Amino acid sequence: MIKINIQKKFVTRSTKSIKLNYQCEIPIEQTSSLFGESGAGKTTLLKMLSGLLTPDVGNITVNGQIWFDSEKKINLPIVARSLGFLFQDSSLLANMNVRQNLEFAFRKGNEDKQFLNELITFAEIEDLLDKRIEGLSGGQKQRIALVRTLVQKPKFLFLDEPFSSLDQRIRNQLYSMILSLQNRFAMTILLISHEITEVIKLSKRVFLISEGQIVSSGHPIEIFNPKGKPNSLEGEVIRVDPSTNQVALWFPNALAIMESKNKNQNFKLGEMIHTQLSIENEEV
Ligand SMILES: Nc1ncnc2c1ncn2[C@@H]1O[C@H](COP(=O)(O)OP(=O)(O)OP(=O)(O)O)[C@@H](O)[C@H]1O
Repeated sequence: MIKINIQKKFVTRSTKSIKLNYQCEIPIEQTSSLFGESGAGKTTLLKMLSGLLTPDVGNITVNGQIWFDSEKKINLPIVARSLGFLFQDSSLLANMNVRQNLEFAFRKGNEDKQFLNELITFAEIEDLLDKRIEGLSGGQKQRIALVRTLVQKPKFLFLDEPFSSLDQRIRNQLYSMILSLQNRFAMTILLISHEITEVIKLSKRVFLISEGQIVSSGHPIEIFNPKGKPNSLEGEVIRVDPSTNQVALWFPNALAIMESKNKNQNFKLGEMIHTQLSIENEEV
């Protein structure tokens, strides 16, 4: 269990000071998501957990090990926290090919080539190994960046909107990869995402953040659809685009844009409709 009780204050010239205050317990060896509006404080929490940003006061304990404690003056360095990161734009080294990029991530004295080969097979990137970075698609780059992160065998994987610039087909491939990764290596994954379907597909628990605080947490279905049935969400139609067959649905805490499989279905604004959600597809 990751136990968090931390506070941070940002003082800026242009706005009044911003206070962030987080108390929560995040389960380990599963995927949890941080969800909330832009500026709610998701990235700041992830930064403080990773050691990139120091809280003003409080403590972070991970399975009984103190990562941060302002009173005891403990602040575990980033390298000692066994973390891997994946952001929206992976910064791969353009002057190297894919294999060189991956081997670059080896820690000195810990070059586990067998593990790397296992990851390469797992991510299905064998055909890309000799290719240069420039010619790769966004989805291929993200798969490589993910493998590069995993080479270091992190126990915790922090994903900050890693799929937001990718199209749905590539996203689905990466979702499957994350899910099997979670199963295979029992990692603790923390995902920041604005996409309700992504959060539901990938995480077992969601922490809803608003104005620098965790305002609720629970299973995604519980959070987004408190009265709903499992695998079913009820949302209000707030926009319909017949040209693309897309509908925008508003759930208790979030917005989702979905594609209707039924071209002849006439949605009415304000109508409440059910969506079925599963790993492979989402259907309206
Ligand atoms: N270094 C900083 N100095 C001053 N204010 C900051 C700093 N970092 C973050 N903030 C402020 O803290 C609040 C939370 O920011 P944060 O980046 O954590 O939000 P977020 O939920 O990740 O947003 P987004 O979804 O847009 O990335 C925002 O109001 C932001 O402007």
